[in-house]
Amino acid sequence: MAAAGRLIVFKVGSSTLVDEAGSLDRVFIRSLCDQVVALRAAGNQVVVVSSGAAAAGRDALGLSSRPSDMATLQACASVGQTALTEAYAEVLRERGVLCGQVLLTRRDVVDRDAYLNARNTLTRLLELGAVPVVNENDTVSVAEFTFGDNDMLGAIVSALVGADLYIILSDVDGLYIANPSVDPTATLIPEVTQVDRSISSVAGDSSSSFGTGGMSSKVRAARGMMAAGIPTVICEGRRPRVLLDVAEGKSVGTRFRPPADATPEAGRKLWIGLAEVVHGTIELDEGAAAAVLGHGASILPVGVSRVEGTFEAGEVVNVTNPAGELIGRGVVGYSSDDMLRVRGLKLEVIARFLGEAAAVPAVHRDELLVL
Ligand SMILES: Nc1ncnc2c1ncn2[C@@H]1O[C@H](COP(=O)(O)OP(=O)(O)O)[C@@H](O)[C@H]1O
Ligand SMILES: N[C@@H](CCC(=O)OP(=O)(O)O)C(=O)O
Repeated sequence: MAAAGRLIVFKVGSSTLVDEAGSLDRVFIRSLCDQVVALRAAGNQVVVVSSGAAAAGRDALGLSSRPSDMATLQACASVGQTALTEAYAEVLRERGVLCGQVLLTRRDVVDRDAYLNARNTLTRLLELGAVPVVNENDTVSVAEFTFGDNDMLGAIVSALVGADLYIILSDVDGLYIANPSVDPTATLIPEVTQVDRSISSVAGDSSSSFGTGGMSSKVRAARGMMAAGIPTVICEGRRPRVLLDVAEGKSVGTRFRPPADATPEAGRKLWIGLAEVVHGTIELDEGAAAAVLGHGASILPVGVSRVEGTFEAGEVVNVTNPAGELIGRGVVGYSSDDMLRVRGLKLEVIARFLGEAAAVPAVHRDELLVL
């Protein structure tokens, strides 16, 4: 029996949802819905994040390859989204369960009020007993406001609703030490407790004409989830009973296990880290990077060694160590121009030039998500 009383978000990718002919695989969708119903019967709440709109529309419109222009891709997603939601709705309806379509763009989560509004809607849908079926609103998303891939959308939704578990269903049974489509001898990594460079570097792009993000976007999403204290599993979607087995804690796919003492980050920090429209980068020296990673200290201008991009105070920037590796993301206290002036300086010195009120941390610890 699946452990009860949990909130489970799962994401299913395009390459898993279509059959060999490239059509929506309704038999597979039926099996997913049966598992959703079983999880709910055991007392869990479930949110579905489903890709597949563009793939389904491409099939319906008779296009043999993935369109390369935005307008055709968006037209495919428009035609496909109705078929996709209806495929879930029909099966769930037969089983006495309502589903609610939720289409989000990044614009709907980068703004704090919009983020909270999306959270309220999803929470209310769950309270009312419906299953939210979420996808990106592809027909209106424009380049700078796309999630890019649904792995991150699923992570944001997991953070929004405060999920206990995030499951990423793919066409491969987890993260391998190398892309198994390229290297058939590669072996599966069953568990990850820290997403460091050795893990990120093995995850490559998609080899399918339907998938977009590949394994690298799944690992990025899992890294965000680790920081949020939400366990994440990447696994083969077509394995029978896969959602039930993962929910029961069976050894399936690759499980990203946050450290036992991980405290779920406050909502605002998660928003900073995951909603991520990032405007630039600040690179830290060894000492500042160690202080951030060791005890989540605020970043002071004295520890900033390099500044990249153009940003205003209050925008989100990436934080990297001297090797250029991403270690966090946070709301910056200075514009990029001012940051270039104050980097390397102590707060007392900055106060002398700019005044006491302007001498602030480069990123305050309350507005920093350590990744
Ligand atoms: N290290 C890796 N382990 C597993 N799969 C990998 C790895 N690197 C790249 N991949 C590729 O990522 C694909 C899964 O991503 P993708 O095609 O985007 O699927 P989805 O549609 O489920 O999002 C795999 O089928 C494989 O080709
Ligand atoms: N929103 C798009 C899917 C984007 C996406 O991330 O696809 P995938 O890599 O298959 O999960 C669609 O529904 O076609």
